[in-house]
Amino acid sequence: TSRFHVVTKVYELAQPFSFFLTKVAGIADKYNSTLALDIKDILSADMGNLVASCQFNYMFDIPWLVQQYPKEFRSKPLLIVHGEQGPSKTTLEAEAIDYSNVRFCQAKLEMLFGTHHTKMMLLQYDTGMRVVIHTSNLIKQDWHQKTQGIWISPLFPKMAKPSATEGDSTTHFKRNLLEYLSAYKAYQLKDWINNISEHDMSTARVVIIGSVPGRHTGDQMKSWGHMKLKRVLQQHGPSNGVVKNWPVIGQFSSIGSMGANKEAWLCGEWLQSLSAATGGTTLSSVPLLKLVFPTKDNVRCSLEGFPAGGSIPYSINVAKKQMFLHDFFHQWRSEGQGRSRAMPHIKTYLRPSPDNQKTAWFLVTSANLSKAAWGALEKKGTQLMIRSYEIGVLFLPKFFGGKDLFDVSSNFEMLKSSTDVFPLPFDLPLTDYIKGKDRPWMWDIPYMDLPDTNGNIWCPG
Ligand SMILES: CNc1ccc(C(=O)O)c(C(=O)O)c1
Repeated sequence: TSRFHVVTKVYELAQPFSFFLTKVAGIADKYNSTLALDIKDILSADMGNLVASCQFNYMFDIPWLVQQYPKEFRSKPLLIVHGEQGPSKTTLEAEAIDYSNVRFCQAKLEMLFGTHHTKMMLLQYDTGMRVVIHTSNLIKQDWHQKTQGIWISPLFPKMAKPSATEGDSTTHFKRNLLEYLSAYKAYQLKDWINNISEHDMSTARVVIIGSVPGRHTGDQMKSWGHMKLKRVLQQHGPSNGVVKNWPVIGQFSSIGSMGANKEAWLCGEWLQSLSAATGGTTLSSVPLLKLVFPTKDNVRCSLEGFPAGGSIPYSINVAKKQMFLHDFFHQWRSEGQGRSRAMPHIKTYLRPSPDNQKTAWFLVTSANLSKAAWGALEKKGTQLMIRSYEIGVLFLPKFFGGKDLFDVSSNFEMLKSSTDVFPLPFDLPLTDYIKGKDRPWMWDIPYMDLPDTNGNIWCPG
């Protein structure tokens, strides 16, 4: 087999999950080894001989992005899928004026406050294609000193006969990807939709959890956002008897308005979906919810210093309306992965065992803790209103060897030597906020009492 088959084999042998963190500049090399990738590794010729690619994202630096491809691939057709409108769309398109191979697709954002948050790469090679679902913007700083997540698909071979229904996996990966792309109703995606239908994606073992803007009713209500996750957990998740006393952990880098109290959405519909299980859930027990969100000092002492907080857009105006939320918060700590000072831009959700040795499932996604991303039920629960485009992949033990649970660890020594321990991006048990001292990071207030890693203070606005 040619070299990239070998390389792919190595990646897949490194771990069956194909879940990686991004490389971080300034930490010991051992933490940037087999389980970490840079964008240049993803786009490398070792992964395949690129013919064309499609980049879905929120923020783009087009000249920087083109430079991340090997030079022999920099003039291959590149489709950029974004959510910019008006002047900012013109500015983005102007950035590509020198690149005749770059085309644009503007995702419709008809819901107020919606964003095109999805971060995905479609990579077409001469021998097949890969799908990459991740959490980094396509700008240098997102790949420099942050904690970000990446899922890379196996190489999906081309089928003899194109088919939208054949060549799917037990997790309906191909069908869900086609549904997601079709929801854009964008003619610029037609060729990629056809391309995908020509590939055999039966080796995909993750479940796609996507969000698309709209007011979704009927069957569509359970195709997106937290209602999709709920349905998948009810069908393929852990049994309620096993997990009913297990916490749900949410970890994210931005937060929307949660309403007046925890029952309004967070511990009502959202937690009900994330705590779904097979065999129904005992409504009485509302599961424990634990949230991971950096403190002001986590940001101040990070590798980037206060500027890391520029990518953690929690506003004081939102925070002051939901002080109840902060009781759920825990610090960002990732000693095992050497990333305690690499601020999180990754977003992950999981259902860990009380002894922190197992998880019933793991989701890495673009979705922050917001109703815009996950959806909010309306009209007595008959419709799900979603504002933004999001996409993530759910790892379920059932599809990784028919197990009931994943062993988990964030300890890179443990992860390096085992093949089927799920690599957690942060440490368990979680670390509490220090009472009376720690505050959640907020990006739009000044911090002038203590200097950051670079000796600077923070004076936004
Ligand atoms: C309003 N725009 C954004 C808010 C939050 C984030 C995040 O991921 O935390 C992003 C992004 O980086 O895509 C954009």
